[in-house]
Amino acid sequence: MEWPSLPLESWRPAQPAILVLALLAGFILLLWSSSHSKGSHAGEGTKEKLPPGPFIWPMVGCLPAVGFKHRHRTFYKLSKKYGPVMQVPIGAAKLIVVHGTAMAQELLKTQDAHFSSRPLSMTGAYLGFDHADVNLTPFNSNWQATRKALSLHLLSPSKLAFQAAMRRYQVCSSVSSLFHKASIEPGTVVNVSSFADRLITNIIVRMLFGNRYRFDSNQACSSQNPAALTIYKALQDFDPDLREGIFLWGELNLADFFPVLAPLDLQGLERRFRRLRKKLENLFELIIQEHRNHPHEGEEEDDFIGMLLSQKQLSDKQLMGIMSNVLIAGIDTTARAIEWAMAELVANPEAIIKAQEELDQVVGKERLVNEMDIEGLPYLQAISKEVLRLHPSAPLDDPHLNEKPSSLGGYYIPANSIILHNLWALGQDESIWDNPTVFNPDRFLRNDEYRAMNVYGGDFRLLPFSSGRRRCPAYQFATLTLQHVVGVLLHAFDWSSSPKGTLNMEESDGIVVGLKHPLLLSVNARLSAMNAT
Ligand code: HEM
Repeated sequence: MEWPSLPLESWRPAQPAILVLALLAGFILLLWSSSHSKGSHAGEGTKEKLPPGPFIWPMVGCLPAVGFKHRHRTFYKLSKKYGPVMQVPIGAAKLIVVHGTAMAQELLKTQDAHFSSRPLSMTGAYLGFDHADVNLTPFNSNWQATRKALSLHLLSPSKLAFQAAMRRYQVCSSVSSLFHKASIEPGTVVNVSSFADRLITNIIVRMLFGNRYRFDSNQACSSQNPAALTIYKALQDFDPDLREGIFLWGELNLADFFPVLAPLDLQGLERRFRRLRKKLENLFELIIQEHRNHPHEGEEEDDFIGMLLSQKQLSDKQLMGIMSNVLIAGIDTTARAIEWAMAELVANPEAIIKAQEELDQVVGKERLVNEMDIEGLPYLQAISKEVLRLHPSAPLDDPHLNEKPSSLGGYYIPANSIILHNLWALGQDESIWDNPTVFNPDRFLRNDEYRAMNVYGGDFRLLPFSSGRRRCPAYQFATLTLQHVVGVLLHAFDWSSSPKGTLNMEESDGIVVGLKHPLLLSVNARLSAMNAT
């Protein structure tokens, strides 16, 4: 069965008669699809076996076994019974779940060319601007163009070096205000989750638009035309839309799995998608128009969107798709990694002591650690690897899709199957990691082999950014920012769990997994305020 194609028009409510017919047709198709997903399959002339998996119920498929919550953990448990390649069809969607180093290598290296597409989805239709973005778009010329623009003009090593001063400024401003709080009231309670959200939002907004729309509340907007001021204010108030985008992106949307139910909008998600898309579209249109009306307002070199507009190679929809990806996916993934790092460190105070000793020895107490110091700080690097091993921000990767019939691990994989790769399960593998559930940065320093491991996609034992054609294009930016921010927070402050609440490590739900509840920690200054900025 084909994964439904979702142009926006197809999401309009249907007439009742059409609905009844559609329900009937869907019922027959789903029964057909369930009966076809069992047993073996004649693939390209040879009789090959489909992967094993839990019982496939009529209509709903494996939904009862998979459920709605913490799917990376459920899949991991199921894989103990069914092995590294499982089929878990849900409704009309042919879901295949893979895990383990060998399968990661086969999926993302040996067979990367066959599995590099993406399924069409309601998220891609609305938040990917009709699949004109990078993340939610199938493998096609649109993806090649948007991915190239992002990798070359926003996230390349030379762009990262160019943006270093801006990142430093943003990190130091946030530290200053924390210092202010901590010096007025030692032991004050800080919401680390929203601290990370605000800081990463500020950095990413600057990466997209440079100084064009200044974001800090104590600074004037650099551009004095009225549209720029409107955009400046809209970006300041962006957080609720960002939260809504993150929620909608991560929610298991029944309409994607049961297309016949889509017109009913049973979860009320489509209404929310439609509302958010309108808001994002209004904001992004205003940004594009303001750039067109005032082409020489900003400095092109640090205004990514301005630069893409001047090149005239991407459509407005592609630009909107890129802005949507970077703002929604980029902020949450990075902020959640910082949040996990601080939670694990406070839960393991001996790691804080070791990191602070290293910082004091290598950097001293006269100035604050910066990005250039990181190379000489192996323990800080080990902390970031350990955080991404235990808590990869997107534990089930983004869904991959094969457009043609293929095979994985010796099993037949029908065309248009959706492949979920359990990145989180790699970090749980006892054959690679001693006591895998324990937070222990020292594991990365115990010998040369582990010291040399990196998270950039070349080592299939540790893949928080995945690997292959679809690997996260921001892997360098995200690791550098994680190390920089955590280094600064540990160097400048002492941290402990808030006396107002115990440390709750419960995971949130969604495609990006952070802490379920905001992380509240007590903070005391370590360096003198003058040396800390
Ligand atoms: C700790 C932070 C981050 C982690 C752990 C992370 C992880 C990932 C993962 C696992 C994927 C899916 C790869 C695949 O499908 O195989 C991905 C894709 C992507 N990420 Fe990230 N990411 C992070 C930060 C960011 C940031 C900051 C940005 C933007 C500035 C970003 C932009 C993207 C984009 C555009 C894609 C889609 C790539 C494609 O489909 O070609 N990510 N990321």
